[in-house]
Amino acid sequence: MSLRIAMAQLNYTLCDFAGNLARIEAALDEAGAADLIVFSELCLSGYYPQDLVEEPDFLDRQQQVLDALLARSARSEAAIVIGAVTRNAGIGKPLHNSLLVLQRGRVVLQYHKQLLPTYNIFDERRHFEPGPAQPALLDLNGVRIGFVICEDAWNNSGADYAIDPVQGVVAAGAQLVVSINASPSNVGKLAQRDALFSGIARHWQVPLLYVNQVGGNDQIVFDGASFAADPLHGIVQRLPLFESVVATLTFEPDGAAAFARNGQPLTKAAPDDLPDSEFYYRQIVQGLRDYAAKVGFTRVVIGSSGGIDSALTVALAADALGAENVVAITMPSQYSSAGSVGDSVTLCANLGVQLLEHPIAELVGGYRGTFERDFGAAPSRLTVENLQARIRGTILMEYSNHFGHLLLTTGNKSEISVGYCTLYGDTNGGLNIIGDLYKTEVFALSRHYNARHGRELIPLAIIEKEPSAELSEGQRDTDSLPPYPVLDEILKLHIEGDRLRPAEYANARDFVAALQRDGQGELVRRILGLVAKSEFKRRQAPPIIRVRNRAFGNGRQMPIAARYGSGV
Ligand SMILES: Nc1ncnc2c1ncn2[C@@H]1O[C@H](COP(=O)(O)OP(=O)(O)OC[C@H]2O[C@@H]([n+]3cccc(C(=O)O)c3)[C@H](O)[C@@H]2O)[C@@H](O)[C@H]1O
Ligand SMILES: Nc1ncnc2c1ncn2[C@@H]1O[C@H](COP(=O)(O)OP(=O)(O)OP(=O)(O)O)[C@@H](O)[C@H]1O
Ligand SMILES: NC(=O)CC[C@H](N)C(=O)O
Repeated sequence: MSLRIAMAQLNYTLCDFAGNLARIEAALDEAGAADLIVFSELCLSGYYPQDLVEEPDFLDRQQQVLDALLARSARSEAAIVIGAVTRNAGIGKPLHNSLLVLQRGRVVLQYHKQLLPTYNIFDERRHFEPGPAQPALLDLNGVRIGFVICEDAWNNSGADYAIDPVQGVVAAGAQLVVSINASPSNVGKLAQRDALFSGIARHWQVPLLYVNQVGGNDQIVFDGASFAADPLHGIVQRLPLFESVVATLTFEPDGAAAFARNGQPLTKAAPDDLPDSEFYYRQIVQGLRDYAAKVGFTRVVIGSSGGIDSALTVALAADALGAENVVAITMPSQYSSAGSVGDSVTLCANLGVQLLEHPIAELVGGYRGTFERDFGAAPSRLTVENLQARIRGTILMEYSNHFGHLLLTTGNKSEISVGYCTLYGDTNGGLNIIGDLYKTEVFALSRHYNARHGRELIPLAIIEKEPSAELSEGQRDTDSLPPYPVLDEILKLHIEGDRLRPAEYANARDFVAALQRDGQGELVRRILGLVAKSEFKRRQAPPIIRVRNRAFGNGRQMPIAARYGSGV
């Protein structure tokens, strides 16, 4: 007795029903003679369709895909597992997040997700009604399979639910648990999933299959990383990270091992140990590539200051889209250092990126004169600083408009946290690819970028220069902010809190406690005050590719017109 299984880890475009159907059909072709073919959560629409599920024709359009798949399933014996939105006939929200098994032209099993995540970036309770606590089971080739959907298996992982759907299917005799997922990646998530699901397999003494999706949808990115686990070895088979793939294996309940591949029993698989910087690299490249492709951009434009934020943004964009699809613009002013243009020239030459020059000194002088005339006095220093950032922002938007390029904004998480950026100036843009990296991580990723390419593509002169906005004479970031290693620890503790990985959390907590013991409580309070006061800027900022558990955007929803003490 055995089951031939295909796991389909695919990259879906939200609500591109025809495109998603084509992807699924190609995977079915590839799966060949499998008995069970498993796709991921909400694969017909992609995850997460948000309020598009409320559109009057959403279900009809999804039904057309379902009908096509049912017709196809009539031509084979295989059981096809998909995720779809279904109508709730009972009370409560009008829809369910469901798993369907299609076989011989019919829906032979319909199961509604019981545990709906409604925290951080997830808001499923906004649209869906949880399903009843009934186990979803299918007997196939003499094997009893139990099904769950993503969060259903995350009981006791921080969210304590009153029910445990995995326990439900195990108690009903499941010999194999199949979980379909839409599990976005962030740093630390791979290890978290490994520990959780190896633990489930061991605790319930049941083998399981975990099928995730891959690719970027707006802010979130899925790393795929689907796997098979057994009670004895933990994870025994891993699908590649950040790749669309169809993988086949065999489930053998009475075999030497629960799973086999190409006739070989599967035992413990090596962990996917990605250093943090490599994870950031791959997540950001995937996120930008998919954002551009799915929205319909080929090329991007970036203001290149000769500083590290824009340098890293240019470099990552070149890898994601091809150097020929990146346009950098240097816009020197009277305050720009000699390195500002020179370092941009070296950077772009190294990467093969086109660099244009559009000086701003004359424009700043012209504007300044008219304001001086109208104000009856010279504009304040801050006004002139921001004027430069806004002139640059306008120039970049003009290039974006005229050539149809996507403008990438270059703020990092440290600056965005404290509002160290000019609204309608350097915050201009359609997407921010480094906005979930603290400045210290921007440095680390820049060094890693060079190491991974085996060449100093990002010039060391850029990596080693002292950060400066260069908006006035001799300006340094440390004039207004503490050094980044200090700032970042305070910010991590305040913004991410215990969502940090344990070691990072302990480090930040001890660091901030030591600052306070050293009489620097006032500094901590000032930083937290800046974070609170700059919420209005973040509300207007472009979407950020999420790499950490708690990114700005959906994952951190804060009011603006509030008064809440720092609590420090
Ligand atoms: N709660 C609120 N809701 C809505 N609007 C609010 C507001 N609070 C202030 N505002 C408005 O916001 C505006 C002030 O914000 P904004 O114009 O951005 O200006 P502001 O935040 O005052 O200044 C920008 C700061 O960022 C620094 N900077 C700029 C550019 C690049 C970099 C860098 O290194 O990357 C650093 C610059 O040196 C300066 O310290 C005003 O119009 C004010 O009325
Ligand atoms: N001289 C310039 N030429 C082109 N773009 C610039 C210039 N100065 C600033 N910018 C744009 O504005 C953004 C903010 O730059 P700024 O130098 O003020 O701060 P930063 O956060 O230190 O960024 P960076 O590390 O890229 O310099 C830059 O990343 C860049 O996109
Ligand atoms: N789609 C879901 O239910 C996702 C929630 C789950 N805890 C995860 O991130 O993997």
